[in-house]
Amino acid sequence: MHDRVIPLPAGICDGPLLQARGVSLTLDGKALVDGVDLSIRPGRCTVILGANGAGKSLLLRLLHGLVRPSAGQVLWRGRPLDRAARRAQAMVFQRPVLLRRSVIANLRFALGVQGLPRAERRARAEEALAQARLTDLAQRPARVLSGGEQQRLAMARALACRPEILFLDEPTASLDPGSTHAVEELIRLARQRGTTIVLVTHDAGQARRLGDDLVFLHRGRVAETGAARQILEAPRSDAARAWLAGRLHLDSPNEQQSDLTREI
Ligand SMILES: Nc1ncnc2c1ncn2[C@@H]1O[C@H](COP(=O)(O)OP(=O)(O)OP(=O)(O)O)[C@@H](O)[C@H]1O
Repeated sequence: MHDRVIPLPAGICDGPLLQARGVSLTLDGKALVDGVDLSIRPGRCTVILGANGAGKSLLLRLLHGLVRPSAGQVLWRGRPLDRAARRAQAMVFQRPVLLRRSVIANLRFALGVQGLPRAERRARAEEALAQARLTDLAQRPARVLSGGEQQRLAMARALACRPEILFLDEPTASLDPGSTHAVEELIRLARQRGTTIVLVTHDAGQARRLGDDLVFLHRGRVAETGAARQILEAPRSDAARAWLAGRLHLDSPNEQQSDLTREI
């Protein structure tokens, strides 16, 4: 994935597609995301990595415009996020949010919201079903699918809408290796089509397999950013080094301090 040169679709800019400038989110007086500056480059897969509670999911929601920053700005092609920008984006969550309808109806509904003609909706739905290997399950109610099938449907639905950017919040966190592989194949497919990917994970192996660029988040701040391979092989920051060595846990405030101190 790293070595292939992927042509960008017409209209994709050379500069950053998405930027966070001094983005903070403060709740109850606590800075959960704290002064984040980052650039998401078009056509690449940017992985956001960090310990539990580091602020990865909140940052993803801020980038997608689901949460408003307390300070700072999120820019889409250099301009504040607006409705048109949101329409060019899609997000897949760890627990898929599906309609209580059939598999195919979930796809058709999403494509209908996009205002596509009927023939285009049908063609895209069929293509997405085939890519997610769900063709045989097209008429089945989405709620009876297995966790892996549901996640493949959520990915298929997002891909069918052909977003310019796809936000993925731990899309394989509760899946077995086979289902994880299937979802990773769909992420690769999106990437090959030129879709920009922003992937939150706490799976270093997945970051290695899929990531071009990497943002390592520590206590709501960017501890390190750069080429994924370089950071995973030779992290420069204390936080990334400690986390990759399995010695950084943020779940407990007491542990947080002692573990990082021990590592440093
Ligand atoms: N709505 C909220 N109100 C208050 N605190 C919140 C809220 N949402 C998240 N937090 C806190 O913000 C911090 C960051 O949460 P976030 O879900 O972004 O972490 P994460 O890095 O995605 O963690 P994980 O890997 O466990 O999913 C956590 O301490 C969490 O408890």
